[in-house]
Amino acid sequence: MNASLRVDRLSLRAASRTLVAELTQAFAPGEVWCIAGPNGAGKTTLLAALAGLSKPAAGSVSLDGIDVGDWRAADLARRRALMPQSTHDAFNATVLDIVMLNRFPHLTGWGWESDADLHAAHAALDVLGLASFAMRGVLSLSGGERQRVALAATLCQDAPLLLLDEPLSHLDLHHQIECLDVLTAWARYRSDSRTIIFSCHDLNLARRYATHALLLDGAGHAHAGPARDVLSAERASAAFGYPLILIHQGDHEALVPVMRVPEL
Ligand SMILES: Nc1ncnc2c1ncn2[C@@H]1O[C@H](COP(=O)(O)OP(=O)(O)OP(=O)(O)O)[C@@H](O)[C@H]1O
Repeated sequence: MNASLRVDRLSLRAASRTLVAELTQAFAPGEVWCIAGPNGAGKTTLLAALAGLSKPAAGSVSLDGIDVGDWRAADLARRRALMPQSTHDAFNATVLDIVMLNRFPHLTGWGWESDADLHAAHAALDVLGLASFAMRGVLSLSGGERQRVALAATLCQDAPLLLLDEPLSHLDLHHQIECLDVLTAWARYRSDSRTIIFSCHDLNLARRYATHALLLDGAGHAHAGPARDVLSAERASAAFGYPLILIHQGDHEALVPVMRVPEL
């Protein structure tokens, strides 16, 4: 059930810009990776390449030893789930139906959902505190509620590799923490360890919840390793082009931007 994802000498470009240059890295089961970096650094582009949705400029992405581009779509969908940065709802389907759509790779025979599919959908809604939303129309949800439904749908797909593009961007602090608690439990405490890779702009949440981080600087450089080493004040300051310091209180640490007095 575990998924083994690796990239070898991966290069990604956008027009004439190199976003990632010759990155080699393995992403192991049980690891929770945060992809961080400034706007336009290439986080979404990297997630799309890891998902097999776009072809890299050079190098390869392999899942379970097979190039992601060579997988049959239905097989790949059982091995990796992707939560895109935004969703567009054309119809007012119920929350339960939206979550059930992600069971598509598991349907057999005539394509009817089984009790197991329904159970998986309800379990995903339950774990994210969305049980009471099941019969609501998606168009009636707030932005944060819609994002949690998208996360429930991604979990419901029950793939051992989760790729999540800014899954917390519309959530308040309480729900950000709740979702990260659910995700880290999902990665580490099930008998089949899962790999989670998510992009995020909150470096402190990333330091607290991710086991590993991949910091893109927008110029092709990527630092990868244990989250607290990669998301250091020094490296984050360089990547984001603004001085940050790490402050400590008891067992807590936080990266904060240095106060700058505007020049008159
Ligand atoms: N078709 C294209 N032509 C030119 N540049 C492109 C094209 N597609 C994407 N880009 C550029 O590639 C860069 C990386 O985009 P990407 O969405 O991966 O960044 P990101 O790190 O996810 O950013 P954000 O934090 O703003 O979501 C951006 O500068 C974007 O403008």
